[in-house]
Amino acid sequence: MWSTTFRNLSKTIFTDVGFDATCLINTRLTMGRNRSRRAKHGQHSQSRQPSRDERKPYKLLPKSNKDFESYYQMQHIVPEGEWDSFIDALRKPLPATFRITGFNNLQSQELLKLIKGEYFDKLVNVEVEGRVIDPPKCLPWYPNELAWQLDMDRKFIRQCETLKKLHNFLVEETESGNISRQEAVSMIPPLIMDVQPHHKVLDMCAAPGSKTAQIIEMLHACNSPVPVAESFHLSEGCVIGNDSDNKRCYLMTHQVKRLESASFIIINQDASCMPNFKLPDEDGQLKSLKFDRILADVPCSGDGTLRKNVDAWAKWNAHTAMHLHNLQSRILSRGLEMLVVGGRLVYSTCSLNPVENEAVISNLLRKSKGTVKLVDVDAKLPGLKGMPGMSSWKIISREMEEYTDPEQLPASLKNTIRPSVFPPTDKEVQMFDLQKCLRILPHHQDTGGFFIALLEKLEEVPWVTQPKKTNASNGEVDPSTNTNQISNTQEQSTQDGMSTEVTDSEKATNDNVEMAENTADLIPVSSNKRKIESRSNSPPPKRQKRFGYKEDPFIFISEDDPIWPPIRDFFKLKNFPANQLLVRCTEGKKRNLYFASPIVKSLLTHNIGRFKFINLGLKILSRSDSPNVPCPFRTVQEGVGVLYPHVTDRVVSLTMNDIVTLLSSEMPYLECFSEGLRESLQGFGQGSIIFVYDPEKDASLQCRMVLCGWLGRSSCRSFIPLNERGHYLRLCGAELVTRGQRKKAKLANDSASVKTTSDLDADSNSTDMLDPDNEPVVKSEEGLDALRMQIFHVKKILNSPKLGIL
Ligand SMILES: C[S@@+](CC[C@H](N)C(=O)[O-])C[C@H]1O[C@@H](n2cnc3c(N)ncnc32)[C@H](O)[C@@H]1O
Repeated sequence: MWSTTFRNLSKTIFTDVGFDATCLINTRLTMGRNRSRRAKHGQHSQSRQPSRDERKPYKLLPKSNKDFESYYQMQHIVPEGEWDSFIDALRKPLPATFRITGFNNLQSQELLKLIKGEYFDKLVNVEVEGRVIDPPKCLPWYPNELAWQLDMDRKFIRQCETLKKLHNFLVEETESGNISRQEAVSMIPPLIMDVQPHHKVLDMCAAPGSKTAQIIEMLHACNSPVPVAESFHLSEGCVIGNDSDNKRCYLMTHQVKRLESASFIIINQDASCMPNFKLPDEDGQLKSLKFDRILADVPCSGDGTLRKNVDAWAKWNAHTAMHLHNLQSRILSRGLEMLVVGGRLVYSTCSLNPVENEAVISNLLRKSKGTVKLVDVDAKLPGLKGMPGMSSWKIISREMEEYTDPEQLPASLKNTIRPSVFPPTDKEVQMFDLQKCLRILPHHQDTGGFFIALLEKLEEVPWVTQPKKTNASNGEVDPSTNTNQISNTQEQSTQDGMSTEVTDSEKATNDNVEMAENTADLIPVSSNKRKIESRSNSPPPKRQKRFGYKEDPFIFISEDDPIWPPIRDFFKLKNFPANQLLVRCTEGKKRNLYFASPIVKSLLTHNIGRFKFINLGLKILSRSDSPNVPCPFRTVQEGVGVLYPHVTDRVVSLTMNDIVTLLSSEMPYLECFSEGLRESLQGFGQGSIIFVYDPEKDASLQCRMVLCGWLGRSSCRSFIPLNERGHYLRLCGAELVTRGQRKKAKLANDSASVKTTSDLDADSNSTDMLDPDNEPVVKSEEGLDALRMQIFHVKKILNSPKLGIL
């Protein structure tokens, strides 16, 4: 089920090369719905589907809205003389942007070298239909040349061989998680957060997780050759990604899986009333956790994304922002409560509207009474063009009427247009420094529109430390400290003297059944039963209807669990913290073992009843029962970075040619490998094995690679997902070609197949990479000897009914 969801998501992500694609997707979805409606009403049509050429042209959606234009002209969001460029840019398709993931690690540098040398350099002065294609542009404000912008119109991709090759390459590398298709502006918030490896970071509205992924990369950022640096799985830093939408939480699970982090947790809460995480202090007293960094990338009207969400033009109105302002303020308010003094919070939206941007910030600055200040965003990213935040704006209703004072509002609008949306007074303008926020307009550097504010907490915020002020004369709440305006809260003192605010919904959350269900996951089954039995005399707790999937439990194993000694002895593991291993089942054979960093374990253990945990832990071992192997588990690629530093046995070095041999088919015979590798393998019995490419021994590549495999009686195999194999092979100068691609290229099943590489390129189709039926073969300019053996081997597999093909 998840793979279907993910595939659908990735299809959406990867097909939106520009406006045309997005438009077509929307129209196609509608057509799909109409088809299923017809089917429901029995209107089955026997007529065949029209062919591609017979289809009527898609109706283009309008890219204008009178109210939108009047509203933003009244707001003066665009400097004098730039309106036409602004609106023209908004109507143009958004160029594709991507970043190489992994942040500063050597593998990213290798991939960058490959992209530039193999693809970008070949796109200089390329002409299609008389137009010179814009060469890829490096985003100047993104560190280490790791983010790029491309004008890849579909039409051009079809007609230009180099672009087609680049497109396929990008799709494949995105599938393997080594590059991330992400809007340029969406890359900004994590960059200005300055995340350090020891930081505890909260992403309040995280799904689908592109920014969360960036934050995790930063937490683990180093120049280490392995994706997760060797000591980081024990570090105190962690990232918590939260979203109130249960389904979107699962999208995030897939988005960040590739990052191989044991320091990441996904939770499913309403961010505006999220409970505090509890952690024990040195004396074992439970204290509320305060975060070093928080990202509040809040839900917004999204009119900065009109370039890719074309249908939003028609739906735009001034009212939406008014509604969202309150939720955004509540989320920001809660974020500031959860931030440590000295910590930083980034507030961002993809909205152009000051009501969702500066008005939210100004409202919180007013409320925080000097305990929070804005930090200049512009100075953080040299090369990024933008405008300072606005200090004044207009309050305009859906009917396009302007109000300058809350008192002027008719009764019908008083509930929608809150006093907090109005601009600051002259005195407040001086204090707030709203110009330190950053607005990015589409025409500045051919992006979407975006807003970012960076806040620093100087002291605890007053609504946490002080009782609510009321106006004694009339019993009204002072607007400057009116928490009700922001969230419907009750003040309540706690033992630790930290956050004293408990929102209505937090109370509801804490009181409801989640406690019973989640706690059940952590406690041994027997004591769990006792608890449930002892409750049976009292009336059943009121159950709140819960949506979403019921998660499997998270159960940590103990070091004396019988599952552990065979694993420890097989790999001769040294100093491995086995008490950080967890399983996700209570009964039957344990299929997978996951690893959680100490802080993640502690967060789970002390908060299991307070939060809905969706995912945590990195899979590091998977069951692989074999009568000839004393250890019933094998390593898995996504977690090998954590295990590898502790393994003192069953690790062998291999050369680049060996990698090509290992990854290009399912079970290469031992004689296909180099003599050195064959010798190293000789001492080992069958079972899981770790292959290491060490650039100090073979200098062909700069980065180390740690690969999971299995040693059989006369062959070896890798345990690496197909798309990742493609990535490693490309780094080695080889390329994975699937059976689907071979079929399309009409190649015979003989050795000639791997030599006609240009034919293969021409017909390569990215979706084949997802087809589990695809049998990979390899094409390579280098290592001809290895290649010949490979061809021999591929033939051999094909002829052998026993071995089968992936
Ligand atoms: C702008 S999107 C976040 C995009 C995300 N940061 C990223 O870069 O991929 C806003 C998210 O907020 C979530 N959301 C809406 N209301 C929320 C709430 N009250 N608490 C937490 N998340 C909420 C939505 O489900 C949506 O996923």
